[in-house]
Amino acid sequence: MFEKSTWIRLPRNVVVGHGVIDDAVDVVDDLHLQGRPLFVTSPTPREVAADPIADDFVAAGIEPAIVTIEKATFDAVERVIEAAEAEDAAYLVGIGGGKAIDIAKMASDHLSMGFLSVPTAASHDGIVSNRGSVPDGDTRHSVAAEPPLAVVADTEILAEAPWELTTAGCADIISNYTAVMDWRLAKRLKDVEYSEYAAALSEMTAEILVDNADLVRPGLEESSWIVTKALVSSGVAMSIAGSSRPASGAEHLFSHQLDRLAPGAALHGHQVGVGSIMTAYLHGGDRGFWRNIRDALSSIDAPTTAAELGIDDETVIEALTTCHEIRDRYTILGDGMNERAAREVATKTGVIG
Ligand SMILES: NC(=O)C1=CN([C@@H]2O[C@H](COP(=O)(O)OP(=O)(O)OC[C@H]3O[C@@H](n4cnc5c(N)ncnc54)[C@H](O)[C@@H]3O)[C@@H](O)[C@H]2O)C=CC1
Ligand SMILES: O=C(CO)COP(=O)(O)O
Ligand SMILES: [Zn+2]
Repeated sequence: MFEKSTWIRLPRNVVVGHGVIDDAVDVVDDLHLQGRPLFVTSPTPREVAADPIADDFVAAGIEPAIVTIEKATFDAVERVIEAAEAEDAAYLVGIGGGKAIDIAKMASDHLSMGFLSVPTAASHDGIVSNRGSVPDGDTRHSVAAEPPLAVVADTEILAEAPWELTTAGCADIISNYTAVMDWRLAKRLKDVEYSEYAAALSEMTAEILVDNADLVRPGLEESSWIVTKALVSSGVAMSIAGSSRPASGAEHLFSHQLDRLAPGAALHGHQVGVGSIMTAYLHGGDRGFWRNIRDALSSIDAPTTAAELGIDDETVIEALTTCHEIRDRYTILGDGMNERAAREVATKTGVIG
């Protein structure tokens, strides 16, 4: 008897475009959300978006509470939960980069409340995903969480954000190629749960972005449009899979380890992009594929070397040789690389000098 079942949880409204921040109150109305929202944001996104949206809510007779977080930690999730209870919030709105949105997402899951995702940077594909990503000591958790009820992505705000945030989002998408290779490998070797639909959607998203790389240019609002659609599509792939597998393989393990070894040195998307060059090499040897990843990254101005990340060569080697321990996720790294092999892949791909 066939007894499999699955829930694919997706946002109801995805509102993308010029000036759509002004529609936030209408989106809440459309979702029939009642009561007071708690905005979860961080310092710059607060100025850029949270305060202006709060003014619109006040004008509509709704008084939002606001909490500002600095880091994506379980403590921050706890602070938001406490603030939501203290302020008698009925739903949450995550406004900012990946960290603010992840915290709102996980807190709303804990509180069994809806949340809205308002990205102020096209820097990561967690905008619509049903996962939160949190470092915790030596490990990194991919936490099952609420997907947003709605996304409000204002391309005017996204286009005005520092350009490197957009190139980081592009690199997070380009890394889907190697994430899916790792997922297929894990399916073959470890029989992990696998969805061909999610894998195909994730790869196709990367393909479309790379095909449109010419249109991804600083100061061009259309770039934010293209990148945001790709980020949404990649998040949907994660929701279909019920895991971050379609968008997170060994290149993400490498990035998560860099976050521990060199905190704050580079953006998530940039780190996974450089990781992807090296894991593509591991998958394909000296054949051309890793060069395609590197060229796609450089065509949108994303870093392709340790120096461009602002990370020294030895830290790259340490991350490569230890990152398989970050979580129990089988990838091309298997049970880990030794130092000589790590040096070879990093040198051959030009990541270290
Ligand atoms: N849950 C998921 O599925 C996913 C989660 N992530 C997580 O997201 C995080 C990475 O996201 P990021 O956005 O790169 O990091 P982030 O949230 O730290 O943002 C990077 C910086 O950009 C600033 N910023 C945001 N909007 C701005 C604007 N309009 N103008 C000026 N500055 C602005 C932020 O204040 C922050 O200082 C990581 O923790 C990563 O693990 C990434 C991908 C998927
Ligand atoms: O960054 C992500 C996908 O781009 C999420 O991945 P993790 O599950 O590795 O945190
Ligand atoms: Zn990512």
